[in-house]
Amino acid sequence: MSRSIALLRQYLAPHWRKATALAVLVLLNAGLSVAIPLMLGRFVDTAQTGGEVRALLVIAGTFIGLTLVNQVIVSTAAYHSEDLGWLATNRMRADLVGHTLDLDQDFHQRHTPGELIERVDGDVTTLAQFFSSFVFHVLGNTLLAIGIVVASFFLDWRIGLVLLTFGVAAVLVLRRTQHVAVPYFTALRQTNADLSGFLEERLAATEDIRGNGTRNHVVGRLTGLLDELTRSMRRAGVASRASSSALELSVALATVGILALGSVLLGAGTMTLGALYVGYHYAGLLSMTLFKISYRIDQLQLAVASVGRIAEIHDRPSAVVDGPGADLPAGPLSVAYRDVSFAYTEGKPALREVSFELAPGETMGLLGRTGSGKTTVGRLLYRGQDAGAGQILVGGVDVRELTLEQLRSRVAVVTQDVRLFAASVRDNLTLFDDTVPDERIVAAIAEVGLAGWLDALPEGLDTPIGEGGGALSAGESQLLAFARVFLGEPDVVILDEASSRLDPATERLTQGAQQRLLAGRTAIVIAHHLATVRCLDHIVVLDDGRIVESGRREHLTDDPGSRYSALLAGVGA
Ligand SMILES: Nc1ncnc2c1ncn2[C@@H]1O[C@H](COP(=O)(O)OP(=O)(O)OP(=O)(O)O)[C@@H](O)[C@H]1O
Repeated sequence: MSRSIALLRQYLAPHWRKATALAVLVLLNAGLSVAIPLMLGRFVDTAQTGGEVRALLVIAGTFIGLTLVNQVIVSTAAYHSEDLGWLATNRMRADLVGHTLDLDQDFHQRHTPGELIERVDGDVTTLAQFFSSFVFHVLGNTLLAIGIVVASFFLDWRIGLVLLTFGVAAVLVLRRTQHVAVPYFTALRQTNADLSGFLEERLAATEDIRGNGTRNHVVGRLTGLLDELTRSMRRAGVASRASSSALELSVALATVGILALGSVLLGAGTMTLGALYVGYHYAGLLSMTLFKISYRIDQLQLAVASVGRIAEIHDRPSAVVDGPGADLPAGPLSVAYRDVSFAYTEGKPALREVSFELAPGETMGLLGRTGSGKTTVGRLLYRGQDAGAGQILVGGVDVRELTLEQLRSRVAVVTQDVRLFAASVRDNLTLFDDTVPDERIVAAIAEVGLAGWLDALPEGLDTPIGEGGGALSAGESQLLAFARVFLGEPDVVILDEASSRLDPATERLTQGAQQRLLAGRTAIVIAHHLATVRCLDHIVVLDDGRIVESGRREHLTDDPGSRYSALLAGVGA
Protein backbone atom coordinates (compact mmCIF):
# COMPACT_ATOMS: atom_id res chain seq x y z
CA MET A 1 0.00 0.00 0.00
CA SER A 2 2.76 2.46 0.93
CA ARG A 3 4.47 1.61 -2.38
CA SER A 4 1.23 2.42 -4.18
CA ILE A 5 0.99 5.79 -2.47
CA ALA A 6 4.64 6.53 -3.28
CA LEU A 7 3.98 5.68 -6.92
CA LEU A 8 0.95 7.98 -7.06
CA ARG A 9 2.91 10.76 -5.38
CA GLN A 10 5.74 10.37 -7.88
CA TYR A 11 3.41 10.93 -10.82
CA LEU A 12 1.23 13.59 -9.21
CA ALA A 13 4.08 15.70 -7.78
CA PRO A 14 4.91 17.47 -11.08
CA HIS A 15 1.27 18.59 -11.30
CA TRP A 16 0.91 19.95 -7.76
CA ARG A 17 -0.29 23.35 -8.99
CA LYS A 18 -3.15 21.78 -10.90
CA ALA A 19 -3.94 19.53 -7.93
CA THR A 20 -4.07 22.52 -5.56
CA ALA A 21 -6.30 24.48 -7.94
CA LEU A 22 -8.58 21.47 -8.15
CA ALA A 23 -8.77 21.16 -4.36
CA VAL A 24 -9.79 24.84 -4.10
CA LEU A 25 -12.49 24.38 -6.76
CA VAL A 26 -13.84 21.28 -5.02
CA LEU A 27 -13.99 23.19 -1.73
CA LEU A 28 -15.82 26.11 -3.36
CA ASN A 29 -18.28 23.74 -5.01
CA ALA A 30 -19.07 22.04 -1.69
CA GLY A 31 -19.53 25.42 0.03
CA LEU A 32 -21.87 26.75 -2.64
CA SER A 33 -23.89 23.52 -2.82
CA VAL A 34 -24.60 23.88 0.91
CA ALA A 35 -25.31 27.62 0.70
CA ILE A 36 -27.66 27.63 -2.30
CA PRO A 37 -30.59 25.75 -0.65
CA LEU A 38 -30.39 28.27 2.23
CA MET A 39 -31.38 30.97 -0.27
CA LEU A 40 -34.51 28.99 -1.07
CA GLY A 41 -35.35 28.73 2.65
CA ARG A 42 -34.86 32.48 3.00
CA PHE A 43 -37.13 33.05 -0.01
CA VAL A 44 -39.91 30.88 1.44
CA ASP A 45 -39.69 32.57 4.84
CA THR A 46 -39.61 36.07 3.33
CA ALA A 47 -42.63 35.30 1.15
CA GLN A 48 -44.52 33.74 4.04
CA THR A 49 -43.94 36.69 6.36
CA GLY A 50 -45.16 39.09 3.61
CA GLY A 51 -41.73 40.45 2.67
CA GLU A 52 -41.32 43.00 -0.12
CA VAL A 53 -41.24 41.92 -3.73
CA ARG A 54 -37.89 43.71 -4.11
CA ALA A 55 -36.37 41.61 -1.33
CA LEU A 56 -37.79 38.45 -2.95
CA LEU A 57 -36.31 39.44 -6.30
CA VAL A 58 -32.88 40.03 -4.74
CA ILE A 59 -32.96 36.56 -3.12
CA ALA A 60 -34.12 34.92 -6.36
CA GLY A 61 -31.43 36.76 -8.36
CA THR A 62 -28.72 35.75 -5.87
CA PHE A 63 -29.99 32.15 -6.02
CA ILE A 64 -29.77 32.06 -9.84
CA GLY A 65 -26.37 33.83 -9.82
CA LEU A 66 -24.88 31.43 -7.26
CA THR A 67 -26.28 28.42 -9.13
CA LEU A 68 -24.63 29.66 -12.32
CA VAL A 69 -21.29 30.26 -10.59
CA ASN A 70 -21.51 26.81 -9.03
CA GLN A 71 -22.10 25.21 -12.43
CA VAL A 72 -19.06 27.00 -13.86
CA ILE A 73 -17.01 25.73 -10.90
CA VAL A 74 -18.31 22.17 -11.38
CA SER A 75 -17.45 22.18 -15.09
CA THR A 76 -13.98 23.68 -14.50
CA ALA A 77 -13.26 21.19 -11.73
CA ALA A 78 -14.46 18.27 -13.88
CA TYR A 79 -12.18 19.42 -16.70
CA HIS A 80 -9.17 19.78 -14.39
CA SER A 81 -9.68 16.45 -12.67
CA GLU A 82 -9.88 14.65 -16.04
CA ASP A 83 -6.84 16.56 -17.20
CA LEU A 84 -4.86 15.80 -14.05
CA GLY A 85 -5.77 12.12 -14.20
CA TRP A 86 -4.67 11.68 -17.79
CA LEU A 87 -1.57 13.87 -17.52
CA ALA A 88 -0.26 11.85 -14.59
CA THR A 89 -1.23 8.45 -15.94
CA ASN A 90 -0.07 9.03 -19.51
CA ARG A 91 3.40 9.69 -18.14
CA MET A 92 3.06 6.48 -16.14
CA ARG A 93 1.85 4.59 -19.22
CA ALA A 94 4.83 5.78 -21.29
CA ASP A 95 7.27 4.91 -18.48
CA LEU A 96 5.74 1.46 -18.11
CA VAL A 97 5.98 0.72 -21.83
CA GLY A 98 9.61 1.92 -21.87
CA HIS A 99 10.42 -0.17 -18.80
CA THR A 100 8.65 -3.23 -20.20
CA LEU A 101 10.63 -2.94 -23.42
CA ASP A 102 13.85 -2.81 -21.38
CA LEU A 103 13.00 -5.89 -19.35
CA ASP A 104 14.87 -9.10 -20.08
CA GLN A 105 13.66 -11.97 -22.22
CA ASP A 106 12.92 -14.09 -19.18
CA PHE A 107 10.29 -11.58 -18.03
CA HIS A 108 8.70 -11.54 -21.48
CA GLN A 109 8.57 -15.32 -21.56
CA ARG A 110 6.67 -15.32 -18.29
CA HIS A 111 4.17 -12.61 -19.17
CA THR A 112 2.02 -12.79 -22.28
CA PRO A 113 1.56 -9.64 -24.38
CA GLY A 114 -2.15 -9.74 -23.44
CA GLU A 115 -1.29 -9.59 -19.75
CA LEU A 116 1.08 -6.66 -20.29
CA ILE A 117 -1.52 -4.78 -22.34
CA GLU A 118 -3.95 -5.28 -19.48
CA ARG A 119 -1.40 -3.72 -17.08
CA VAL A 120 -0.29 -0.83 -19.27
CA ASP A 121 -3.72 -0.04 -20.64
CA GLY A 122 -6.42 -1.59 -18.45
CA ASP A 123 -4.87 -0.90 -15.06
CA VAL A 124 -3.58 2.53 -15.95
CA THR A 125 -6.96 3.52 -17.40
CA THR A 126 -8.63 2.42 -14.18
CA LEU A 127 -6.18 4.63 -12.38
CA ALA A 128 -6.87 7.59 -14.66
CA GLN A 129 -10.60 7.19 -14.06
CA PHE A 130 -9.90 6.94 -10.38
CA PHE A 131 -7.97 10.20 -10.39
CA SER A 132 -10.61 12.01 -12.33
CA SER A 133 -13.50 10.64 -10.33
CA PHE A 134 -11.96 10.12 -6.92
CA VAL A 135 -10.45 13.54 -6.40
CA PHE A 136 -13.55 15.19 -7.76
CA HIS A 137 -16.38 12.99 -6.58
CA VAL A 138 -15.20 11.29 -3.41
CA LEU A 139 -13.31 14.23 -1.96
CA GLY A 140 -15.88 16.78 -3.12
CA ASN A 141 -18.87 14.74 -2.00
CA THR A 142 -17.35 13.92 1.39
CA LEU A 143 -16.84 17.63 1.99
CA LEU A 144 -20.37 18.28 0.81
CA ALA A 145 -21.85 15.60 3.11
CA ILE A 146 -20.02 17.05 6.13
CA GLY A 147 -21.08 20.56 5.06
CA ILE A 148 -24.75 19.55 4.79
CA VAL A 149 -24.82 17.99 8.26
CA VAL A 150 -22.99 20.95 9.86
CA ALA A 151 -25.22 23.51 8.08
CA SER A 152 -28.37 21.63 9.06
CA PHE A 153 -27.35 21.87 12.76
CA PHE A 154 -27.04 25.64 12.32
CA LEU A 155 -30.40 25.68 10.56
CA ASP A 156 -32.17 23.74 13.28
CA TRP A 157 -30.45 21.30 15.63
CA ARG A 158 -33.34 18.84 15.38
CA ILE A 159 -33.03 18.67 11.58
CA GLY A 160 -29.29 18.30 12.08
CA LEU A 161 -29.86 15.33 14.38
CA VAL A 162 -32.20 13.61 11.89
CA LEU A 163 -29.74 14.11 9.01
CA LEU A 164 -26.76 12.96 11.08
CA THR A 165 -28.60 9.79 12.10
CA PHE A 166 -29.68 9.22 8.51
CA GLY A 167 -26.14 9.83 7.20
CA VAL A 168 -24.53 7.34 9.58
CA ALA A 169 -27.24 4.73 8.94
CA ALA A 170 -27.02 5.16 5.15
CA VAL A 171 -23.22 4.73 5.18
CA LEU A 172 -23.58 1.51 7.21
CA VAL A 173 -26.33 0.15 4.95
CA LEU A 174 -24.41 0.98 1.79
CA ARG A 175 -21.20 -0.64 2.96
CA ARG A 176 -23.04 -3.79 3.95
CA THR A 177 -25.10 -4.14 0.78
CA GLN A 178 -22.20 -3.30 -1.48
CA HIS A 179 -20.16 -6.20 -0.20
CA VAL A 180 -23.01 -8.41 -1.38
CA ALA A 181 -22.46 -7.25 -4.98
CA VAL A 182 -18.64 -7.40 -5.09
CA PRO A 183 -18.21 -11.16 -5.80
CA TYR A 184 -20.78 -10.93 -8.61
CA PHE A 185 -18.92 -8.04 -10.23
CA THR A 186 -15.59 -9.87 -9.85
CA ALA A 187 -17.12 -12.91 -11.56
CA LEU A 188 -18.52 -10.67 -14.31
CA ARG A 189 -15.10 -9.12 -14.95
CA GLN A 190 -13.53 -12.58 -15.12
CA THR A 191 -16.15 -13.77 -17.63
CA ASN A 192 -15.49 -10.65 -19.70
CA ALA A 193 -11.74 -11.28 -19.62
CA ASP A 194 -12.27 -14.93 -20.64
CA LEU A 195 -14.43 -13.82 -23.55
CA SER A 196 -11.83 -11.28 -24.75
CA GLY A 197 -9.07 -13.88 -24.49
CA PHE A 198 -11.17 -16.39 -26.42
CA LEU A 199 -11.97 -13.92 -29.22
CA GLU A 200 -8.39 -12.63 -29.46
CA GLU A 201 -7.00 -16.16 -29.79
CA ARG A 202 -9.56 -17.38 -32.29
CA LEU A 203 -9.38 -14.28 -34.49
CA ALA A 204 -5.59 -14.58 -34.61
CA ALA A 205 -5.97 -18.18 -35.75
CA THR A 206 -8.58 -17.57 -38.47
CA GLU A 207 -6.58 -19.42 -41.09
CA ASP A 208 -6.02 -22.52 -38.93
CA ILE A 209 -9.69 -22.61 -37.94
CA ARG A 210 -10.84 -22.36 -41.56
CA GLY A 211 -8.18 -24.78 -42.72
CA ASN A 212 -9.27 -27.42 -40.21
CA GLY A 213 -12.98 -26.87 -40.77
CA THR A 214 -13.59 -26.16 -37.08
CA ARG A 215 -15.58 -22.95 -37.50
CA ASN A 216 -18.79 -24.40 -36.03
CA HIS A 217 -17.02 -25.74 -32.94
CA VAL A 218 -15.56 -22.30 -32.30
CA VAL A 219 -18.95 -20.61 -32.68
CA GLY A 220 -20.47 -23.27 -30.40
CA ARG A 221 -17.87 -22.61 -27.70
CA LEU A 222 -18.46 -18.86 -28.07
CA THR A 223 -22.20 -19.31 -27.56
CA GLY A 224 -21.44 -21.14 -24.31
CA LEU A 225 -19.27 -18.24 -23.12
CA LEU A 226 -21.93 -15.69 -24.09
CA ASP A 227 -24.54 -17.63 -22.07
CA GLU A 228 -22.21 -17.50 -19.09
CA LEU A 229 -21.76 -13.75 -19.61
CA THR A 230 -25.54 -13.23 -19.67
CA ARG A 231 -25.91 -15.18 -16.41
CA SER A 232 -23.09 -13.17 -14.79
CA MET A 233 -24.62 -9.86 -15.94
CA ARG A 234 -28.01 -10.83 -14.57
CA ARG A 235 -26.62 -11.79 -11.16
CA ALA A 236 -24.46 -8.66 -10.92
CA GLY A 237 -27.37 -6.45 -11.98
CA VAL A 238 -29.72 -7.89 -9.32
CA ALA A 239 -27.01 -7.69 -6.64
CA SER A 240 -26.20 -4.08 -7.43
CA ARG A 241 -29.90 -3.17 -7.26
CA ALA A 242 -29.80 -4.38 -3.66
CA SER A 243 -27.64 -1.46 -2.54
CA SER A 244 -29.58 1.20 -4.41
CA SER A 245 -32.90 -0.19 -3.12
CA ALA A 246 -31.57 -0.12 0.43
CA LEU A 247 -30.43 3.47 -0.03
CA GLU A 248 -33.74 4.57 -1.51
CA LEU A 249 -35.49 3.03 1.48
CA SER A 250 -33.27 5.00 3.90
CA VAL A 251 -33.94 8.20 1.90
CA ALA A 252 -37.66 7.60 2.19
CA LEU A 253 -37.32 7.09 5.95
CA ALA A 254 -35.23 10.28 6.34
CA THR A 255 -37.72 12.31 4.27
CA VAL A 256 -40.63 11.00 6.31
CA GLY A 257 -38.63 11.78 9.49
CA ILE A 258 -38.00 15.40 8.45
CA LEU A 259 -41.57 15.98 7.27
CA ALA A 260 -43.06 14.46 10.46
CA LEU A 261 -40.70 16.53 12.61
CA GLY A 262 -41.51 19.61 10.52
CA SER A 263 -45.28 19.21 10.79
CA VAL A 264 -45.07 18.94 14.58
CA LEU A 265 -42.64 21.86 14.97
CA LEU A 266 -44.43 24.02 12.40
CA GLY A 267 -47.67 23.48 14.28
CA ALA A 268 -45.97 24.45 17.54
CA GLY A 269 -44.48 27.48 15.76
CA THR A 270 -40.90 26.55 16.66
CA MET A 271 -39.73 26.01 13.09
CA THR A 272 -40.14 28.13 9.97
CA LEU A 273 -41.45 26.72 6.69
CA GLY A 274 -38.22 27.84 5.03
CA ALA A 275 -36.13 25.78 7.48
CA LEU A 276 -38.35 22.75 6.86
CA TYR A 277 -37.97 23.22 3.13
CA VAL A 278 -34.16 23.44 3.38
CA GLY A 279 -34.10 20.37 5.69
CA TYR A 280 -36.14 18.42 3.15
CA HIS A 281 -33.82 19.55 0.34
CA TYR A 282 -30.72 18.65 2.38
CA ALA A 283 -32.06 15.12 2.99
CA GLY A 284 -32.27 14.51 -0.76
CA LEU A 285 -28.88 16.12 -1.40
CA LEU A 286 -27.22 14.13 1.38
CA SER A 287 -28.56 10.81 0.12
CA MET A 288 -27.41 11.54 -3.41
CA THR A 289 -23.99 12.58 -2.10
CA LEU A 290 -23.58 9.44 -0.02
CA PHE A 291 -24.64 7.26 -2.90
CA LYS A 292 -22.03 8.85 -5.17
CA ILE A 293 -19.32 8.38 -2.53
CA SER A 294 -20.12 4.72 -2.02
CA TYR A 295 -20.17 4.11 -5.76
CA ARG A 296 -16.76 5.74 -6.16
CA ILE A 297 -15.33 3.87 -3.18
CA ASP A 298 -15.70 0.73 -5.31
CA GLN A 299 -13.62 2.41 -7.95
CA LEU A 300 -11.09 3.27 -5.25
CA GLN A 301 -10.76 -0.43 -4.42
CA LEU A 302 -10.28 -1.25 -8.08
CA ALA A 303 -7.71 1.54 -8.39
CA VAL A 304 -5.75 0.34 -5.37
CA ALA A 305 -5.61 -3.12 -6.92
CA SER A 306 -4.47 -1.57 -10.21
CA VAL A 307 -1.72 0.49 -8.59
CA GLY A 308 -0.50 -2.66 -6.90
CA ARG A 309 -0.30 -4.50 -10.22
CA ILE A 310 1.36 -1.52 -11.92
CA ALA A 311 3.91 -1.22 -9.10
CA GLU A 312 4.76 -4.91 -9.59
CA ILE A 313 6.01 -4.21 -13.11
CA HIS A 314 7.32 -0.74 -12.35
CA ASP A 315 9.57 -2.11 -9.60
CA ARG A 316 10.68 -5.25 -11.44
CA PRO A 317 14.36 -4.68 -12.20
CA SER A 318 15.65 -6.01 -15.49
CA ALA A 319 18.04 -8.94 -15.13
CA VAL A 320 20.04 -7.24 -17.87
CA VAL A 321 21.48 -3.91 -16.74
CA ASP A 322 23.63 -1.27 -18.41
CA GLY A 323 27.37 -1.65 -18.08
CA PRO A 324 29.54 1.38 -17.32
CA GLY A 325 30.34 1.87 -21.03
CA ALA A 326 33.64 1.30 -22.80
CA ASP A 327 35.37 2.34 -26.01
CA LEU A 328 34.84 0.06 -28.99
CA PRO A 329 37.03 0.14 -32.08
CA ALA A 330 35.42 1.55 -35.24
CA GLY A 331 34.45 -0.78 -38.11
CA PRO A 332 33.74 -4.52 -38.01
CA LEU A 333 34.18 -6.00 -34.53
CA SER A 334 35.60 -9.30 -33.37
CA VAL A 335 33.30 -11.66 -31.43
CA ALA A 336 34.52 -14.19 -28.88
CA TYR A 337 32.64 -16.66 -26.66
CA ARG A 338 34.72 -18.10 -23.82
CA ASP A 339 33.29 -21.11 -21.99
CA VAL A 340 29.79 -19.67 -22.11
CA SER A 341 27.12 -21.64 -20.26
CA PHE A 342 23.50 -20.70 -19.81
CA ALA A 343 20.28 -22.23 -18.49
CA TYR A 344 16.72 -20.89 -18.79
CA THR A 345 15.68 -23.29 -16.05
CA GLU A 346 18.03 -24.40 -13.32
CA GLY A 347 19.48 -27.82 -13.93
CA LYS A 348 18.57 -27.78 -17.66
CA PRO A 349 21.49 -26.11 -19.44
CA ALA A 350 20.70 -24.67 -22.89
CA LEU A 351 24.39 -23.92 -23.57
CA ARG A 352 27.40 -25.75 -22.13
CA GLU A 353 30.88 -24.21 -22.24
CA VAL A 354 30.51 -22.76 -25.71
CA SER A 355 33.72 -21.20 -27.07
CA PHE A 356 34.53 -19.75 -30.49
CA GLU A 357 36.19 -16.69 -31.97
CA LEU A 358 35.44 -14.58 -35.01
CA ALA A 359 37.91 -12.01 -36.31
CA PRO A 360 36.43 -8.66 -37.45
CA GLY A 361 34.43 -9.22 -40.66
CA GLU A 362 34.33 -13.03 -40.38
CA THR A 363 31.07 -14.89 -40.73
CA MET A 364 29.92 -18.06 -39.02
CA GLY A 365 27.09 -20.47 -39.75
CA LEU A 366 25.47 -22.05 -36.71
CA LEU A 367 23.94 -25.47 -37.37
CA GLY A 368 22.21 -27.98 -35.15
CA ARG A 369 18.97 -29.77 -34.52
CA THR A 370 15.96 -27.85 -33.24
CA GLY A 371 16.41 -27.00 -29.56
CA SER A 372 20.20 -27.40 -29.71
CA GLY A 373 20.77 -23.82 -28.52
CA LYS A 374 21.37 -21.82 -31.70
CA THR A 375 18.96 -18.98 -30.94
CA THR A 376 20.29 -18.81 -27.40
CA VAL A 377 23.84 -18.19 -28.67
CA GLY A 378 22.58 -15.11 -30.54
CA ARG A 379 20.38 -13.93 -27.67
CA LEU A 380 23.31 -13.77 -25.27
CA LEU A 381 25.38 -11.69 -27.71
CA TYR A 382 22.94 -8.76 -27.79
CA ARG A 383 22.15 -9.33 -24.12
CA GLY A 384 18.54 -10.42 -24.47
CA GLN A 385 19.72 -12.38 -21.47
CA ASP A 386 23.08 -12.68 -19.72
CA ALA A 387 25.31 -15.73 -19.79
CA GLY A 388 25.31 -17.71 -16.56
CA ALA A 389 29.02 -18.49 -16.79
CA GLY A 390 31.86 -17.59 -19.12
CA GLN A 391 32.47 -14.42 -21.04
CA ILE A 392 31.29 -12.88 -24.31
CA LEU A 393 33.52 -10.26 -25.91
CA VAL A 394 32.70 -7.87 -28.73
CA GLY A 395 35.61 -5.87 -30.15
CA GLY A 396 37.68 -7.28 -27.26
CA VAL A 397 35.31 -5.81 -24.63
CA ASP A 398 33.06 -7.87 -22.33
CA VAL A 399 29.45 -7.17 -23.42
CA ARG A 400 28.57 -6.46 -19.80
CA GLU A 401 31.05 -3.56 -19.77
CA LEU A 402 29.07 -1.76 -22.49
CA THR A 403 25.88 0.21 -22.09
CA LEU A 404 22.95 -1.57 -23.73
CA GLU A 405 22.57 1.30 -26.19
CA GLN A 406 26.24 1.07 -27.14
CA LEU A 407 26.03 -2.67 -27.63
CA ARG A 408 22.77 -2.68 -29.56
CA SER A 409 23.83 0.16 -31.85
CA ARG A 410 26.73 -2.04 -32.99
CA VAL A 411 25.06 -5.47 -32.87
CA ALA A 412 21.81 -6.05 -34.80
CA VAL A 413 19.51 -9.04 -34.90
CA VAL A 414 17.20 -10.29 -37.62
CA THR A 415 14.83 -12.72 -35.99
CA GLN A 416 13.16 -15.65 -37.73
CA ASP A 417 9.76 -14.22 -37.17
CA VAL A 418 9.91 -10.72 -38.68
CA ARG A 419 7.45 -8.36 -37.03
CA LEU A 420 5.96 -5.63 -39.15
CA PHE A 421 3.76 -2.92 -37.67
CA ALA A 422 0.48 -1.47 -38.89
CA ALA A 423 2.31 1.66 -40.06
CA SER A 424 3.86 3.16 -43.18
CA VAL A 425 6.75 1.52 -45.01
CA ARG A 426 8.95 4.36 -43.71
CA ASP A 427 8.02 3.78 -40.04
CA ASN A 428 8.43 0.04 -40.46
CA LEU A 429 11.98 0.55 -41.66
CA THR A 430 13.12 3.32 -39.31
CA LEU A 431 11.12 1.84 -36.42
CA PHE A 432 9.56 5.25 -35.87
CA ASP A 433 12.80 7.27 -35.90
CA ASP A 434 11.76 10.49 -37.71
CA THR A 435 15.31 11.70 -38.12
CA VAL A 436 16.27 9.17 -40.81
CA PRO A 437 16.28 10.91 -44.21
CA ASP A 438 14.16 9.40 -47.00
CA GLU A 439 17.17 8.99 -49.32
CA ARG A 440 18.75 6.57 -46.86
CA ILE A 441 15.55 4.57 -46.58
CA VAL A 442 15.19 4.36 -50.36
CA ALA A 443 18.85 3.32 -50.65
CA ALA A 444 18.36 0.56 -48.04
CA ILE A 445 15.32 -0.73 -49.91
CA ALA A 446 17.36 -0.78 -53.13
CA GLU A 447 20.18 -2.68 -51.35
CA VAL A 448 17.81 -5.55 -50.59
CA GLY A 449 16.51 -5.61 -54.17
CA LEU A 450 13.06 -4.17 -53.46
CA ALA A 451 13.44 -0.95 -55.52
CA GLY A 452 10.86 -2.22 -58.04
CA TRP A 453 8.48 -3.15 -55.23
CA LEU A 454 8.79 0.36 -53.74
CA ASP A 455 8.18 2.01 -57.13
CA ALA A 456 4.96 0.04 -57.51
CA LEU A 457 3.58 1.19 -54.14
CA PRO A 458 0.81 3.78 -54.58
CA GLU A 459 2.06 6.14 -51.87
CA GLY A 460 5.74 5.18 -51.88
CA LEU A 461 7.27 5.26 -48.40
CA ASP A 462 3.97 6.49 -46.98
CA THR A 463 2.10 3.37 -48.09
CA PRO A 464 0.66 1.62 -45.04
CA ILE A 465 1.62 -2.01 -44.42
CA GLY A 466 -0.83 -4.24 -42.59
CA GLU A 467 -0.38 -5.35 -38.99
CA GLY A 468 1.76 -8.46 -38.82
CA GLY A 469 2.78 -7.75 -42.42
CA GLY A 470 -0.51 -9.19 -43.70
CA ALA A 471 -0.16 -7.75 -47.18
CA LEU A 472 3.48 -8.85 -47.62
CA SER A 473 4.88 -12.21 -48.56
CA ALA A 474 7.27 -13.99 -46.18
CA GLY A 475 10.16 -13.17 -48.55
CA GLU A 476 9.29 -9.47 -48.72
CA SER A 477 9.00 -9.29 -44.93
CA GLN A 478 12.42 -10.90 -44.62
CA LEU A 479 13.90 -8.42 -47.08
CA LEU A 480 12.38 -5.45 -45.24
CA ALA A 481 13.97 -6.80 -42.06
CA PHE A 482 17.31 -6.77 -43.90
CA ALA A 483 16.67 -3.20 -45.01
CA ARG A 484 16.15 -2.24 -41.33
CA VAL A 485 19.62 -3.61 -40.61
CA PHE A 486 21.14 -1.68 -43.53
CA LEU A 487 19.67 1.49 -42.04
CA GLY A 488 21.10 0.75 -38.60
CA GLU A 489 24.59 0.18 -40.07
CA PRO A 490 25.65 -2.29 -37.37
CA ASP A 491 29.07 -3.92 -37.33
CA VAL A 492 27.92 -7.30 -36.05
CA VAL A 493 24.82 -9.07 -37.38
CA ILE A 494 22.99 -12.03 -35.90
CA LEU A 495 20.76 -13.49 -38.53
CA ASP A 496 18.21 -16.10 -37.53
CA GLU A 497 17.30 -17.41 -40.93
CA ALA A 498 13.59 -17.95 -41.61
CA SER A 499 13.00 -21.69 -41.44
CA SER A 500 10.10 -21.60 -43.92
CA ARG A 501 10.87 -22.32 -47.55
CA LEU A 502 10.63 -19.45 -49.97
CA ASP A 503 9.94 -19.84 -53.67
CA PRO A 504 13.17 -20.19 -55.70
CA ALA A 505 13.01 -16.65 -57.16
CA THR A 506 12.49 -15.01 -53.75
CA GLU A 507 15.12 -17.29 -52.26
CA ARG A 508 17.66 -16.05 -54.81
CA LEU A 509 16.67 -12.48 -53.96
CA THR A 510 17.10 -13.03 -50.20
CA GLN A 511 20.39 -14.88 -50.69
CA GLY A 512 21.74 -11.95 -52.73
CA ALA A 513 20.49 -9.40 -50.18
CA GLN A 514 21.94 -11.48 -47.36
CA GLN A 515 25.38 -11.53 -48.97
CA ARG A 516 25.32 -7.75 -49.37
CA LEU A 517 24.16 -7.43 -45.76
CA LEU A 518 27.00 -9.54 -44.40
CA ALA A 519 29.72 -7.96 -46.54
CA GLY A 520 32.20 -6.14 -44.31
CA ARG A 521 30.38 -7.23 -41.14
CA THR A 522 31.03 -9.84 -38.52
CA ALA A 523 28.08 -12.23 -38.55
CA ILE A 524 26.54 -15.24 -36.90
CA VAL A 525 23.98 -16.88 -39.17
CA ILE A 526 21.63 -19.36 -37.55
CA ALA A 527 21.07 -21.49 -40.59
CA HIS A 528 18.12 -23.70 -41.35
CA HIS A 529 19.09 -24.26 -45.00
CA LEU A 530 22.52 -25.48 -46.00
CA ALA A 531 22.44 -23.21 -49.05
CA THR A 532 22.76 -20.25 -46.69
CA VAL A 533 26.04 -21.33 -45.12
CA ARG A 534 27.83 -22.05 -48.41
CA CYS A 535 29.29 -18.55 -48.48
CA LEU A 536 30.23 -18.25 -44.79
CA ASP A 537 33.77 -18.55 -43.34
CA HIS A 538 33.18 -20.80 -40.32
CA ILE A 539 30.79 -23.53 -39.32
CA VAL A 540 29.81 -24.42 -35.76
CA VAL A 541 27.57 -27.40 -35.12
CA LEU A 542 25.66 -27.49 -31.82
CA ASP A 543 24.09 -30.49 -30.17
CA ASP A 544 22.26 -30.27 -26.87
CA GLY A 545 23.93 -26.92 -26.06
CA ARG A 546 27.44 -28.18 -26.74
CA ILE A 547 29.69 -27.44 -29.70
CA VAL A 548 30.23 -30.81 -31.36
CA GLU A 549 32.08 -29.49 -34.39
CA SER A 550 33.68 -26.23 -35.44
CA GLY A 551 36.12 -25.14 -38.09
CA ARG A 552 36.61 -23.26 -41.33
CA ARG A 553 33.91 -24.24 -43.77
CA GLU A 554 36.23 -25.40 -46.54
CA HIS A 555 38.15 -27.65 -44.09
CA LEU A 556 34.96 -29.26 -42.88
CA THR A 557 33.73 -29.66 -46.45
CA ASP A 558 36.96 -31.42 -47.36
CA ASP A 559 36.85 -33.69 -44.33
CA PRO A 560 34.61 -36.64 -45.25
CA GLY A 561 34.31 -37.59 -41.56
CA SER A 562 32.90 -34.22 -40.50
CA ARG A 563 29.26 -33.79 -39.52
CA TYR A 564 29.07 -30.86 -41.90
CA SER A 565 30.07 -32.93 -44.93
CA ALA A 566 27.64 -35.61 -43.74
CA LEU A 567 24.92 -32.96 -43.70
CA LEU A 568 25.96 -31.84 -47.16
CA ALA A 569 25.77 -35.39 -48.35
CA GLY A 570 22.23 -35.42 -46.98
CA VAL A 571 22.97 -38.20 -44.46
CA GLY A 572 22.04 -36.10 -41.41
CA ALA A 573 24.14 -35.28 -38.38
N1 LIG B 1 12.56 -18.75 -23.05
C1 LIG B 1 12.87 -20.01 -22.78
N2 LIG B 1 12.57 -20.54 -21.59
C2 LIG B 1 12.90 -21.81 -21.28
N3 LIG B 1 13.56 -22.63 -22.12
C3 LIG B 1 13.89 -22.16 -23.33
C4 LIG B 1 13.56 -20.83 -23.73
N4 LIG B 1 14.03 -20.63 -25.00
C5 LIG B 1 14.61 -21.79 -25.35
N5 LIG B 1 14.53 -22.69 -24.36
C6 LIG B 1 15.10 -24.05 -24.37
O1 LIG B 1 16.50 -23.93 -24.55
C7 LIG B 1 16.98 -24.89 -25.46
C8 LIG B 1 17.66 -24.19 -26.63
O2 LIG B 1 16.69 -23.42 -27.34
P1 LIG B 1 17.04 -22.55 -28.64
O3 LIG B 1 15.81 -21.79 -29.00
O4 LIG B 1 18.28 -21.81 -28.39
O5 LIG B 1 17.29 -23.69 -29.73
P2 LIG B 1 17.41 -23.57 -31.30
O6 LIG B 1 18.54 -24.47 -31.68
O7 LIG B 1 17.51 -22.16 -31.70
O8 LIG B 1 16.03 -24.17 -31.79
P3 LIG B 1 15.24 -23.89 -33.17
O9 LIG B 1 16.11 -24.39 -34.28
O10 LIG B 1 13.99 -24.70 -33.00
O11 LIG B 1 14.97 -22.42 -33.23
C9 LIG B 1 15.77 -25.72 -25.86
O12 LIG B 1 15.77 -26.88 -25.03
C10 LIG B 1 14.59 -24.85 -25.56
O13 LIG B 1 13.48 -25.62 -25.20
